[in-house]
Amino acid sequence: MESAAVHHDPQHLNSTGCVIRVSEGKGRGVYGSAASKPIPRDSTIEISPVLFFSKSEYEDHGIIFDSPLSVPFAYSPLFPGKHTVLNHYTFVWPDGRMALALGLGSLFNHSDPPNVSFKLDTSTDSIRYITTRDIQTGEELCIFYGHKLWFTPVGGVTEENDVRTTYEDPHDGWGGLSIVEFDEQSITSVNPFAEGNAEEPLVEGDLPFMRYKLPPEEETPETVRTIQAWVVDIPDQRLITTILKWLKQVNLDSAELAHLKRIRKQNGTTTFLIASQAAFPLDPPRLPEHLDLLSPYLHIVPASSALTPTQLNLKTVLWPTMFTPRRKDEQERWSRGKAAWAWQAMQRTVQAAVEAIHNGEYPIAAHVPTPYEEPSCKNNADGIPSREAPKEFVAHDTRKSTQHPLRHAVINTIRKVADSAGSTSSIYNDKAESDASISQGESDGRVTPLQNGTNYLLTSLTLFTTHEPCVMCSMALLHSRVKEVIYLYPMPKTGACGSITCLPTLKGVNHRYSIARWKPDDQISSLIVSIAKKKYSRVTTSVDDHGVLHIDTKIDA
Ligand SMILES: C[S@@+](CC[C@H](N)C(=O)[O-])C[C@H]1O[C@@H](n2cnc3c(N)ncnc32)[C@H](O)[C@@H]1O
Repeated sequence: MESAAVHHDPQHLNSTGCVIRVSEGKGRGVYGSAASKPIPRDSTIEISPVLFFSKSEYEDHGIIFDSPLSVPFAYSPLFPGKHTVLNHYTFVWPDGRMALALGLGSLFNHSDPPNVSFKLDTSTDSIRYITTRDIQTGEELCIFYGHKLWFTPVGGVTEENDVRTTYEDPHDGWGGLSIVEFDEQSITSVNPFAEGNAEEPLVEGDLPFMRYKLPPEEETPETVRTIQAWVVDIPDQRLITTILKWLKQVNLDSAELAHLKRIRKQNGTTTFLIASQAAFPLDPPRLPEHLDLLSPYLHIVPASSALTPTQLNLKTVLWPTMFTPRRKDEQERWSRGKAAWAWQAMQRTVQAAVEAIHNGEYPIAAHVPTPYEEPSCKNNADGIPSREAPKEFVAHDTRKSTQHPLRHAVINTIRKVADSAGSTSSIYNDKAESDASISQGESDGRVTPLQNGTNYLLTSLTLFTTHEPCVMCSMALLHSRVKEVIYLYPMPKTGACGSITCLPTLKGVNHRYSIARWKPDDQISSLIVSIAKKKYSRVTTSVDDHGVLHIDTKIDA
């Protein structure tokens, strides 16, 4: 007969068969079910929605919020609860709020090394738990809380498994980040560009990065970059004013096509430029029915204005283009708001590199955020966002776990973009895990237009990465038509964005992208304790009067 004092394990219904068990010294924990099959690596075993606490709520009732010990991106419980034990359970969300994981999320115990990684998903306000290796039946599932524990872990940490020891080899060949220690004390999530007028233009020296000065662009037909846009042929010239008015009304008069003229007259046909395909990926915007126009169709147009008379001639063949001559070395203007966006994106990239450490991978990550939109372009007259925000993508290096030498962070990120682009098409919907080449719509002759407006994956997008991309990654970025690459650490021996070579400036390549290096003294760099300088002493860098970074690629043997 069962006695009333017998204690049963707490119950929970989890679709992947995980159960809660109580173990001595640790309390409750999450375990793979002893009754069901082993769980393979890379399985999502739990998605926990989170409950948020604002800064003030937490200050009043939780911990001392701005304790130097609080850790963004990971478990926060480095400070004993001021009023409650909540702090042993909460995560610090990237925007600074504290998040309590519901479901099984709060019950994963700590292990070093862990067999489960977790990802904070800001788009769904949830935390996703994924196995990092095969899990045997009945095995405990643990995450990694960080290096500063507030309790003595059962089992302890063996010297061999101690991440701190593992990453202290300065000759790892990964540019310093793999000897990175996640230094909780120096972490701050204050975005230095968050305050002030978002539209204020910043001078070069105030930007959080230094731009690589590319030599003047050769003007060849190949350097005319193009995008696709919806156009419609107009049967009657008198309709032009009506259509122009309608474009303004429905907010299609966007800055994105501002470098192009609205109307093209060719061979007796008047054609009207309506919208970019980036804004309307699959179908054109619906035209006013009473005008009885023909169906719009996609047309290739220049991606930017003409900077020289030669470019003007080349571009106007495609579509009448604006002529905006500028000094050869003039760089794109950045606003405070855009710098804040970049700061956040680089912070997210570093976060992914730290996640990589926790997953036992090289701490290298890349991130393609949703492009920045100036506040004035964001909403239409009714305050409604002008278009659906594109997705953002982040991935870290997975060479170790996959034992695949090509799984670099940049390649993994581009692959995610490709998979996403592929899955937006009904043709490929049932192939979520499709190969990147299929996602580009090139595998069997069926061309699937991508959401960013062309059949290229990164047109008009910025890629942030912790490490300067290698030749392979730089080439992949070039093929994807990325707009710019911003990296944190130069890679003097392998980097192809200014170190051993600068791929987008090579003769014969048909696309250029801008390159910038994050300033080493910026707060984000100080998120990471690095001995990078020692390694890079043979690369000479200088900053000119315009704040532009020059990298001397002649490295001593
Ligand atoms: C997020 S909770 C995990 C669930 C917890 N075991 C429970 O029963 O509520 C964190 C707490 O679990 C305990 N814990 C987690 N990992 C542990 C480990 N490896 N050894 C001992 N205690 C552990 C510590 O008391 C810690 O404060």
